[in-house]
Amino acid sequence: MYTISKEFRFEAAHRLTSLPPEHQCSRPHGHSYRVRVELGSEELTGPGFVADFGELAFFGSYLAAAFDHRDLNTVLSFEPTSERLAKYLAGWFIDAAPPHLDGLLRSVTVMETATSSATYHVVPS
Ligand SMILES: Nc1nc2c(c(=O)[nH]1)N=C([C@H](O)[C@H](O)COP(=O)(O)OP(=O)(O)OP(=O)(O)O)CN2
Ligand SMILES: [Zn+2]
Repeated sequence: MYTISKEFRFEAAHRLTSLPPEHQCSRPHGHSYRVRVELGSEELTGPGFVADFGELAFFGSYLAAAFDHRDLNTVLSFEPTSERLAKYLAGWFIDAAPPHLDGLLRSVTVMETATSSATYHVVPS
């Protein structure tokens, strides 16, 4: 199995409203979010690619348009934890990816800080 990954960034605000008020993350605050998508395949195409990194630009464009310099609590309909965001983004990627990338997504990782991340793993179909 070959895997490739590409990382994207956006800046956004959020707060975790389910947390008690004394928790620091219940207050509005911001992160320089990083999102890494991982694709995997047993076979290579073209010059020896799982997929051309450049073909993942659609995902970066979506992140920029949907989330950059926005309040995640207003643009998402769920509590914006890293875990929930990672699963949501995996679903979006699978729905929006061009046909030749179908079935290649393996995981999406959302990194809120330099040391904190959550990964949603896609079960290959
Ligand atoms: N499992 C999760 N735990 C926490 C999440 C999350 O999405 N999933 N989110 C938060 C907050 O959003 C917080 O902003 C990030 O948490 P944390 O890593 O604790 O942030 P710090 O800047 O305080 O990190 P340090 O490295 O300890 O300075 C909380 N938990
Ligand atoms: Zn946070």
